[in-house]
This record gives sequence, structure tokens and C-alpha cells, in this order.
Amino acid sequence: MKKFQIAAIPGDGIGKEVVPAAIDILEAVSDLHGGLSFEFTDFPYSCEYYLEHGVMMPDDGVERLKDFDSIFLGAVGNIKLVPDHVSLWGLLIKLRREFEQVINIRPAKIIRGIKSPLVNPKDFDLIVVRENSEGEYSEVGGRIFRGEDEISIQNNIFSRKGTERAMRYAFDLASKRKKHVTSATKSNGIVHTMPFWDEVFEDVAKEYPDIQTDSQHIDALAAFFVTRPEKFDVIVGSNLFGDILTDIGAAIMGSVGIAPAANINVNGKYPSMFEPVHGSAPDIIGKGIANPIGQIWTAKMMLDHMGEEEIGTVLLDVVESVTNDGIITPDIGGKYTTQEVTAEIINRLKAKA
Ligand SMILES: NC(=O)c1ccc[n+]([C@@H]2O[C@H](COP(=O)([O-])OP(=O)(O)OC[C@H]3O[C@@H](n4cnc5c(N)ncnc54)[C@H](O)[C@@H]3O)[C@@H](O)[C@H]2O)c1
Ligand SMILES: O=C(O)C[C@@H](O)C(=O)O
Ligand SMILES: [K+]
Ligand SMILES: [Mn+2]
Repeated sequence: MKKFQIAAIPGDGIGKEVVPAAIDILEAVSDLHGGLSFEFTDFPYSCEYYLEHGVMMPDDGVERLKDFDSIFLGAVGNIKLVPDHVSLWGLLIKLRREFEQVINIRPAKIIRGIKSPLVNPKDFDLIVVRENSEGEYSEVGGRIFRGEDEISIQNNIFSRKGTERAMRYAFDLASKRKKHVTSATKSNGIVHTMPFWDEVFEDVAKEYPDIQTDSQHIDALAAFFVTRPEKFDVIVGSNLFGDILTDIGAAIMGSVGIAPAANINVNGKYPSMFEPVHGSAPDIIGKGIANPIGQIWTAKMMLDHMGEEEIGTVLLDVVESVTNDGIITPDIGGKYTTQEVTAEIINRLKAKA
């Protein structure tokens, strides 16, 4: 019996609704598999935790989490309780950094039964490799003066090491797929870091003569995600560009509620963290209608990472059979609840045993 220790952090908002749903699914996956089991340990780190303790997680939070096989997180953010930059930097981004989860992989593809808002979506199947440790997400900078003289400065950090690492990851991924990598740049407007990004991309591309490449400015690329997403295979982008592109990727699939993500620790020193692309969705909290598929597909990415691709594929097939039968939440045009969708997926997993 293979046993995985998983730290569950539901976090805020609908994270508290979709994480328990996906855990129930993982238990059903374990039963179906027979040789795989999970032990979940819950951590309450969230904006509510902040109100009580003055921090998003305790000082030894990283120490408490570091020996788990994986972290399974929902969403972080409740602007009514804590400013967004404080909650994100105190938990989500802190964990990404402390655990050296330097790559964020975010696929987008057509799911059976889920209608894309595109008139002619074709059969797109792409993956964004988001640099997850530096770039525009930087603590370097500050604010000075007040009033009309106020100045704020935010420095972007692009290291050769971090940039090459993200690009190599993208090329390695593309070599197992359609052998094409697109670089998201903006070297026409951003005069230091983006020409550097382009140079590193050209250098890394030389190491992969079998992979085709192209480079697009982020503005045009964002539009191409809408007008011809089927032309893409792997896209590599900086932290911010990757963030924005993956909400577009989610939107063209049909909803940000279905998009999965994996924060990957590539050096094996610390756990990787699995959390969907979406946030805490304050507008639908407590209504019972959060789409659980983003969190469930994220669980599938966790299974893949554990080397359990076969059962992961079974899980996504079952999810697609359920969506294909119209058992879907309101964000994608259905009338079913989080619980009903989850229960149906579990029933169909059980039926396979
Ligand atoms: N990785 C994360 O934890 C993460 C990601 C994005 C935003 N956030 C935080 O979440 C909060 C809200 O951010 P936002 O409104 O910009 O983005 P959001 O993703 O929470 O919501 C955007 C829209 O998508 C809908 N939506 C999102 N997930 C859904 C789901 N599973 N099912 C159905 N509908 C869903 C919401 O109802 C909303 O209309 C903020 O505090 C933000 O900082 C956290
Ligand atoms: O990384 C962020 O900015 C938080 C959230 O928007 C995300 O995509 O994970
Ligand atoms: K999330
Ligand atoms: Mn985002």
C-alpha cells in the first residue's frame, strides 16, 4: 500500500467548500485504486486565522508543513478581513517561496460537456508554465513621501537561473507534447528585463533543436488565446504574465472554476503544492454552488505528480462523463450544487470498482 501524507489548507471563501469535496473524491479514488491511500491533516491557515493570531500562519508553519508529501490548498483571500497583499504574501506566496515551488503549471483544454464562450474553440490543449518565484512578484521596492509627492517603486527581478529554469521546464514539457514553446514577452516596452528574457529564451532554445519556438508580446498573445488557442502547445511566461494568461486560459475553457494548477518544487527538497487557479470567489461564498472541478482536476495533477497517472486519467475521464451529462454548476450553465456534482463523480468512481 502506497501511503501519502497530505497537508490540506482549505484557506478562505469557497476554498472551504471545494477542498472538502475534492478530499472526498480522493478517498473514492483511493478505494478504487486499492493500493493507494491518503492521510489528510487539516491546517486552518486563512484570513480568519489572521484575525485571531495576527499572522496568516504561525512562525513555525513552514516547519510543520515541510515533511508532507504534498500540500493541497484551496484559495487565499478575504478582503473584508485582511488586505489581499497581506493575506497572499503571508500564506500562498510565502509557501511558494519557502518551499522553492519555482514553477507553476496550468493546463487549459476543452472538457467534454463544458461550453467554451468562444464561437469556434476548436480542440485547444495548452499548458502555461508560469515562473513562480520572482519576476514582477518582488518585495524589492518601497514607498516614499505622502500626498502629491508620493512615489512608489516596485522592482522586477529576473535572474538568469530562475529564467532558464522556467524555460527548460517548458521545453522539457513540450518535448513530451506537441514540441512547441511560445515565449510570452514584452520587450518592446520593458527595456531591461524583457530583452534579457528574450536572450535567455534564444539561448535555451538552442539546447532543444527538436522543439519549435515562437515569441509573442503579451498583449498580442492574450488576444491569440481568444482568437486561436488551438495553435499553442506550451507557453512560458513570467510570474505576472503567467498569472494573467491562465485566467484567460480558464475563461476560454468555460470558467475559472475548472482550471487546475500545480506549484512544483523541482529540487525535491520540499513538498509541491496543488491549488486551483481560482480565488476565494467572495460573490458566491456559502451558496453551495462553487464549481469543484478546478480543485478536483488539481487533485488529478497531484496524483500525476505522485506517479499515479493511470488513476489520474480515470478520474478526469469520470469528471468529463459527468460534465458531458450536464451535471454541472451554474458558472458553466448548469443547475447542480457543489455537493451534487461531487456526489455524482463519487458514484461513478464507485461504479468502476
Ligand atoms: N490562488 C489563490 O489563492 C487566489 C487566486 C486568485 C484570487 N485570489 C484571491 O481571491 C479573492 C477573490 O479574487 P477574485 O475575485 O479576483 O478572483 P476569483 O477567482 O476568486 O473570482 C473571480 C470570479 O470567478 C468566480 N469563480 C471563481 N472560482 C469559482 C468556482 N470554483 N466556481 C464558480 N465560480 C467561481 C467567482 O465567483 C468570481 O465571479 C481575492 O482575495 C484574491 O486575492 C486567490
Ligand atoms: O499568484 C497570484 O497572484 C495569486 C492568484 O491570482 C493565483 O493565480 O494564484
Ligand atoms: K487557488
Ligand atoms: Mn491568478
